[in-house]
Amino acid sequence: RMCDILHKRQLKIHLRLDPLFNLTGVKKEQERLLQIIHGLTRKVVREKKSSQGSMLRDDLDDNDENDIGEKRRLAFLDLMIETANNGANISDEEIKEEVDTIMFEGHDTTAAGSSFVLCLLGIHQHVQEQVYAELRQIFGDSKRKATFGDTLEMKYLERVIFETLRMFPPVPMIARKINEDVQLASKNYTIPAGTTVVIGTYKIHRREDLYPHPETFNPDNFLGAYPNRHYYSYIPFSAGPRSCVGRKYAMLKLKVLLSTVLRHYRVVSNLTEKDFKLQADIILKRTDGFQIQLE
Ligand code: HEM
Repeated sequence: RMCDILHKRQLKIHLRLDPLFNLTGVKKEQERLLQIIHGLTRKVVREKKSSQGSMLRDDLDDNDENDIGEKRRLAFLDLMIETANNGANISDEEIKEEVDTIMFEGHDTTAAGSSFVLCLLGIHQHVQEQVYAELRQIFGDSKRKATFGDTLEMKYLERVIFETLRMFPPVPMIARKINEDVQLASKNYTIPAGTTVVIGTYKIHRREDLYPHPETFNPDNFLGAYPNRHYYSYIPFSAGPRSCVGRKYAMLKLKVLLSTVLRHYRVVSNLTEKDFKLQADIILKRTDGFQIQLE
């Protein structure tokens, strides 16, 4: 609901202006929602702080693995609290802000991504059958939980996820404010400092010169090495030094989550592909009107 408010403020001019926004009921609702959100992150930090000591670096055994086979490391929040305790200049509020970021980035995006995969598999039954066949091959009749090793074998499911994030990227666009003049490598053009540049992920992912039949859901777009495609033609997690820190974790989480659902249930949909695309596109198509040349 907080996201709805943010989106409303982008679309409705009178809500953009703080003095007007502050007079509305939406602002009151925002305050109430933020209390819930920040209350939760404060609680996470508080609980972590009070349980610290039981999970510090020295206690971690190098050979200790968690249930998906990853080596246990000091978690991000533990690390920040430990750093603060060791005299670094990080305030509680700054730690909370980092936790806000991770919690928001980590859950909204994967929730959207996994929902889009399930919707598409509901529509494309033949694709779902192939996913199911792959999962049968990996798990047979076993009811055991997915391991990290299993996720490495989910090659077809991985392609389905990639293709879903291509057509329906949960983060459909990103933006950067340019701090200094940028001379484009490919063209005699300088973007002046102070400009906000919008990268239209959704738009790039639907370019016909990059993806033949871009409006068609086709997991085989990610078959093989696809060497002819531009390096930045697929950017659901952005790219470069400020790209998604949760990328690997997100793919792991999506595979574990989706394989668990799809091993046990067949997903059906009474939407046609056209209906679904219409609905999802309305949400994601905010980049329309922006054009960006791939450099
Ligand atoms: C399908 C799932 C996900 C997608 C599509 C996604 C996408 C993105 C994108 C496009 C960005 C760049 C945003 C920008 O530059 O404005 C980003 C940044 C980020 N993501 Fe993700 N993300 C996903 C999952 C996750 C998860 C699971 C976590 C954490 C557990 C996470 C944590 C972050 C953080 C902390 C940043 C900011 C990095 C920085 O500014 O240096 N994301 N993500």
